Amino acid sequence: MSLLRIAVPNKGSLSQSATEILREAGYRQREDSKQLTLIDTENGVEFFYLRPRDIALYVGEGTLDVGITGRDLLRDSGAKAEEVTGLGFGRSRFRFAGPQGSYTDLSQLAGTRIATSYVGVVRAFLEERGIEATVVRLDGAVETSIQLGVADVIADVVETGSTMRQAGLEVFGETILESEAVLVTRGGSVPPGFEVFKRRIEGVLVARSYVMMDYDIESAHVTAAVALTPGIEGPTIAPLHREGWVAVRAMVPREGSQRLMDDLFDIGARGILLTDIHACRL
Ligand SMILES: Nc1ncnc2c1ncn2[C@@H]1O[C@H](COP(=O)(O)OP(=O)(O)OP(=O)(O)O)[C@@H](O)[C@H]1O
Ligand SMILES: O=P(O)(O)OC[C@H]1O[C@H](OP(=O)(O)OP(=O)(O)O)[C@H](O)[C@@H]1O
Ligand SMILES: [Mg+2]
Repeated sequence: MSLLRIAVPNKGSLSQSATEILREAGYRQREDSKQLTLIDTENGVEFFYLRPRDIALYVGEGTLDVGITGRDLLRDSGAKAEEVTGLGFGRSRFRFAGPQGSYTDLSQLAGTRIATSYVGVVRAFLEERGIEATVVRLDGAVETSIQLGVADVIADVVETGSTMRQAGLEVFGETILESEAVLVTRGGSVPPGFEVFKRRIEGVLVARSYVMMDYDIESAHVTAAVALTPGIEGPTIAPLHREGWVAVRAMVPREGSQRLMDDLFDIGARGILLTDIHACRL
């Protein structure tokens, strides 16, 4: 049987979370950060630990079947890879920034020198807006380039914003791109084994964002309660030994679940329990 070939970031911001999600999905992962490949025969997959910036290229060329990379890196590469799903980690925004108090509007970009590590994204954005500017390609630490006189403004990844603040810069204009880690494939034909891989990853995403809610309630209030906890397919309702009462079980979004418990209590639910979901297939 041929193995599904999967590209995983070997370092940088996405590396640890990518390894974690794969472990949670039941795959073996490398223990040593110097290891370049790993075969998980039992699960029919082979992992290639590569620079996140190169991953879309390998997948777009069809050399590898699946990859985990950043949406911004995928866009920047111009590779033929396609986003299958967002993975909910490695979130960032791609923004223009300049010295505090100096730029307020994208129209001021005309004629400037813009330093960035994401030349593809920036050029495409400028072209779309019909803005003429010089793009200066840098490998990293882009924030320092203005102080050193190589650029007037920068376009870079912002997560907390603390690097920009420390460099005395502030963002301006609209967000160029909202990014997060994404699963990519070549698109078109689906490689054998991909559906199982995707279901496992989606199972982890659901297990992370949903919790299981159990409670008891008088039958008279069940309709109101079920409206609050509709579940995925529909909640499980089982009779209680106590006459006129039922037990309800439904998956609910983790976010807002405490508030939901308060609301259920208010309409008469008792014995309300929240439990983590370890894994699932929907
Ligand atoms: N704080 C952050 N800094 C950089 N990239 C981030 C951050 N948060 C999320 N990301 C995402 O990580 C990806 C960048 O991966 P990359 O490996 O270049 O990260 P890096 O932290 O810059 O690595 P390196 O250590 O090589 O500089 C992009 O998709 C980017 O949006
Ligand atoms: O908004 P923040 O939370 O401060 O994070 C954003 C910063 O982190 C990244 O740099 P990184 O540490 O990867 O260094 P690099 O510029 O050398 O890639 C990115 O390029 C920004 O500089
Ligand atoms: Mg970096």
